[in-house]
Amino acid sequence: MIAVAVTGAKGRMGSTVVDAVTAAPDMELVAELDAGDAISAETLKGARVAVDFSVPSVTESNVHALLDAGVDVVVGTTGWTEESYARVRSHAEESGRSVLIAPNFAIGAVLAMRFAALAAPYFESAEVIEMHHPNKVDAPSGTAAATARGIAAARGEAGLGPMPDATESDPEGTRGGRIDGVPVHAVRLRGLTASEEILLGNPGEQLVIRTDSFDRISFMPGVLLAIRGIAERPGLTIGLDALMDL
Ligand SMILES: NC(=O)C1=CN([C@@H]2O[C@H](COP(=O)(O)OP(=O)(O)OC[C@H]3O[C@@H](n4cnc5c(N)ncnc54)[C@H](OP(=O)(O)O)[C@@H]3O)[C@@H](O)[C@H]2O)C=CC1
Ligand SMILES: O=C(O)C1=N[C@H](C(=O)O)C[C@H](O)C1
Repeated sequence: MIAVAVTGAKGRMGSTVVDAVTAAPDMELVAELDAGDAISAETLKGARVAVDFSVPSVTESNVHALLDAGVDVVVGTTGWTEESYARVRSHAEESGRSVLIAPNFAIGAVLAMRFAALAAPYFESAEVIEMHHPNKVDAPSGTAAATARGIAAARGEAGLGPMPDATESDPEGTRGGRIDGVPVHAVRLRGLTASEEILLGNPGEQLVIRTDSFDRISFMPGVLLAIRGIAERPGLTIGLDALMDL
């Protein structure tokens, strides 16, 4: 049995993870922590793996506290930067523990990111539209940021130049944000859970890659896969694709 703790356990994702871990035959839920709860070996009650779905402003400090408490960590919370990855990578390597941080645990979203990177070298234009529930506190989504970075890296490796765009004036910022040169647009709409469209264009043709999470259960197979596989990946792993042999 894998003893599992959840931080952010009262949240939309954390409570869904609590249910999924409780239902998993090879896991035991041993601790549910949320805002205001101390993270320590005592409060983690013998957990081997902790799953963090808290908020972007606290997730890095939670991960350091969890490593100090002696557990491996699976992180779904967004808001990570290259600098925060580097600090966690050092801490994980020093402590001999494992951390997996994934912007999206839904299988469709992981595949959509990969498909976008595969397609990117073959198209002049690429833009990312992420669409989420209006309670989401960060924009753009971690998934959209990762998608845009993957597209930009693939375009760079293929030697593609800037995308065509004759816009001379956009005082309201309606062309969206730019991540590594890739336009990213964030929609917040009541009724949505999490969706993303990647638009790729060439003269006379368009490819649309779309992924929808209609329910937070869509993230659970990926979270359980990460809990089961994390011990075999010491140090920092970014993205669930590493565990899917993609
Ligand atoms: N990787 C993935 O597949 C997915 C990632 N996410 C990401 O997960 C994160 C959480 O999303 P969601 O569940 O919707 O958010 P919620 O706001 O519903 O949940 C966050 C929870 O964390 C709690 N919290 C606040 N501070 C701490 C702390 N210091 N330690 C522990 N818990 C704390 C909050 O408490 P309080 O409300 O009292 O502040 C709340 O209960 C977001 O970053 C989101 O983008 C979401 C879906 C899928
Ligand atoms: O806040 C959410 O809901 C989600 N957050 C993640 C993100 O920012 O990419 C994953 C998914 O899109 C749902």
